[in-house]
Amino acid sequence: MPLIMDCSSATSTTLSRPLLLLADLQDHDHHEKDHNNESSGTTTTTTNININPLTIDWSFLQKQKHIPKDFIWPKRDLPLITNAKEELREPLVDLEGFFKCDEMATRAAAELVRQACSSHGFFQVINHGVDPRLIDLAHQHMESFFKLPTSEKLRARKMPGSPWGYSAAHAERFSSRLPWKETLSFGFHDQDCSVSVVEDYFNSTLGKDFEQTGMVYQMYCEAMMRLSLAIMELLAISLGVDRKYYKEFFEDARSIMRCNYYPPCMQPNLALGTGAHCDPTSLTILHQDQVGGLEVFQNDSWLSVPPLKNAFVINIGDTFMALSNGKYKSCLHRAVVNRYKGRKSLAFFLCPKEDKVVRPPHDLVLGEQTRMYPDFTWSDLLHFTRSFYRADSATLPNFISWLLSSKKPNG
Ligand SMILES: C=C1C[C@]23C[C@H]1CC[C@H]2[C@]1(C)CCC[C@@](C)(C(=O)O)[C@H]1[C@@H]3C(=O)O
Ligand SMILES: O=C(O)CCC(=O)C(=O)O
Ligand SMILES: [Fe+2]
Repeated sequence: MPLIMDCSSATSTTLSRPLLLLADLQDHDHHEKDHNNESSGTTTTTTNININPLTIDWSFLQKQKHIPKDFIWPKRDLPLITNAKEELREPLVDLEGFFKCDEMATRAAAELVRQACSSHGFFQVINHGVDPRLIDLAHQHMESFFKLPTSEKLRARKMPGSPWGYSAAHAERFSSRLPWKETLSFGFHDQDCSVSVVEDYFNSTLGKDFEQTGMVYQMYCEAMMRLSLAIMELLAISLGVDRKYYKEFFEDARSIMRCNYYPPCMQPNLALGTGAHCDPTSLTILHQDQVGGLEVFQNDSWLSVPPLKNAFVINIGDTFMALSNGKYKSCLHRAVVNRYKGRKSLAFFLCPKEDKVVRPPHDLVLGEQTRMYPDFTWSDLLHFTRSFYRADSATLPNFISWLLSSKKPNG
């Protein structure tokens, strides 16, 4: 796809806006006190700053020697203080042969996918067909957005009940174990040519100055959708089922796009950027910058997934685990933060159309292979994850118990 757009003007306009020092408006009367922190289980000095989602000023927070207690996670959740972290041995899958309909190369790629998804559900893809200039633009626009003064970012703030918008540390939803991150989320689905949902979202929430940003993310989501459907085909091949089964299932997908910014953190061993979780969604396509911080829990230890410049990190979510009748795993992962560098990631979460029934293909439930999960819809699972504190490795089994117990005898 040719990228002829020059976004330099949009970037410079947004970056050159005057910085409103919200730090001055905040309650910064921070009394440092020795606080026997029950959550981390250690005696930790914390800062007693009131966390108000409407006034969180990251340029101030990231300079604090002691982070506010709301950001401190229980000791059992925290990263170990160690420099050398073992790496996850996830395969690098080259999609070139698959796109060129080379049957041998496709089989080889599918075998790598099968091995990865049967054990931890993570792999990376290269030669994925997404223009690297589009990926760079998506990162640049995210950087410009998160650099804006808080008051400007709040123009897109998450409204109660809406999943879309800007969120500072999810402080509008949670009051403890706050993630050390800012996010901008919006929905994506393919529409007839006249409607561009992402462009419309940016225009209606942030206005003219963000027209280019909307265009970049519209194109980025379309590219993610194409890549998702290609990976769905590869997943079907790898599972030995009808090649088109998952691709057709997700053709009318309603997906979630999320930009994550993890600011530097002076106490990275007490905080987490994204706490340990399994994605409840179907497939996640992540592009991380070169800083690093993504970790996957396998064989009782946290293993890092170091960034690879032109690769996307792919992982299976709970909904695909159900669609594969439990053959492919949705695995616990998290994002850690660091003292020196802010980190960016772009996450595209592929989700089925809300009311579509999640059910594995016949071939995966033949003979001895019993159904692992009953039928459900993505809207049920989404409702379940939103009603509870956070997603984790028990989300899918807990959801199924909830689903079965809440089903009326005749319903
Ligand atoms: C459906 C979703 C909920 C979350 C965003 C997508 C997929 C992953 C979920 C999440 C990232 C899991 C960790 C906790 C969470 C609250 C977060 O830190 O952002 C989750 C997302 C969310 O509920 O907004
Ligand atoms: O930013 C990352 O590396 C991971 C984020 C993540 O897992 C998520 O948003 O679901
Ligand atoms: Fe995730």
